[in-house]
Amino acid sequence: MVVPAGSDHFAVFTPYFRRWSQERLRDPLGAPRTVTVPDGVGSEPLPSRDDLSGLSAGLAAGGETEGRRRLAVWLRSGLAAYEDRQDDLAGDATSRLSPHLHFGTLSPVELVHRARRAGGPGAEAFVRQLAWRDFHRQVLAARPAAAGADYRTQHDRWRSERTAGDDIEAWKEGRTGYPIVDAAMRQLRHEGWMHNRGRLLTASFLTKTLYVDWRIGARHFLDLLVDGDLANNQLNWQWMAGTGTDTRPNRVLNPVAQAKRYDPDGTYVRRWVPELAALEGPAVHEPWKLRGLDRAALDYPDPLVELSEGLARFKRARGRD
Ligand SMILES: Cc1cc2nc3c(=O)[nH]c(=O)nc-3n(C[C@H](O)[C@H](O)[C@H](O)COP(=O)(O)OP(=O)(O)OC[C@H]3O[C@@H](n4cnc5c(N)ncnc54)[C@H](O)[C@@H]3O)c2cc1C
Repeated sequence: MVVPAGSDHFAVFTPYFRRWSQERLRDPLGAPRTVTVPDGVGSEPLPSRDDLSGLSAGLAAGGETEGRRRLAVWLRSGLAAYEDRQDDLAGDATSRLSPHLHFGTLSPVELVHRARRAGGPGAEAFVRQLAWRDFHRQVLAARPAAAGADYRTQHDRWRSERTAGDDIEAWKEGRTGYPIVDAAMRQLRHEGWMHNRGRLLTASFLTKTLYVDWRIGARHFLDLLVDGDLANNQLNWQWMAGTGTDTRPNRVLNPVAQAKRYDPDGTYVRRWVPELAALEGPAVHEPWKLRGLDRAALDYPDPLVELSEGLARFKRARGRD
């Protein structure tokens, strides 16, 4: 573990990553021949996928064989373009290796070695993302309370289940009236996975536009994500809520601007929000601008809140107006 002078952990990613990059990386370890378990711990057969209930309908296959297959495809045909395409929501051009890293069916050490061997800007950007995973782990190891309490409090008096129950439900169901937010929330429900850009903008929407407690969003993600991981999930939520390690804690992502930038032709929204699939052009990101019969024909809600109202509420709460 890398530690800065005078503290037990790095609180900012960039200096952490600089030090992390200078460390010599050990070789991956082989699989152990045997695993010694404490006396009295029995062994149970693993259930097959068909024996499990409550799985997301579109959940990807798991296991080491599948992880290795996905890794091979990724190194061959995804990695080189990663730097340019990692935020392309519709292109789905990230590795999707997070469940394998979470369950240990792939080793992060091996991924770093193999990416570095491949080389190039895509590999560098990918290694940097893998370092975020370590960064959050070292923060949580040093501050275990950050799993449930603000890492750096902003003295928020968040809206809660009691005061914002309907808004929270609409967010979970993908019925906020903001198509890009709803698309991402529906992807989460269907696949048990969500694109990183979707995670960022849905978390910003819940905590900043709706001003709802980050723990409510983090809990929902942990309930549904196949890669749901205490360090990565809670600390990414805190990062976006502005109570974590972000050096710009009051940044707010505008869901319309994000949609136009990261889903410019609306393919991602049309894929996940069938009510909007027939809309042409930019209306897919702002259906409330449609008039008359066009609007009335859509079985799609009006926005829960005007963005300017949400922003004003957030700024007041943070004492910044
Ligand atoms: C609100 C929120 C919640 C999140 N919850 C989780 C979670 O529970 N589990 C989880 O693994 N990731 C979480 N992330 C981080 C990130 O979104 C996922 O790791 C990524 O989307 C997984 O897809 P991928 O494997 O295709 O990623 P790639 O883009 O291919 O990245 C490769 C790997 O790098 C790591 N990584 C990438 N981005 C991050 C990041 N921001 N923080 C930490 N590690 C990262 C992951 O292990 C990922 O598999 C969260 C992000 C946000 C904003």
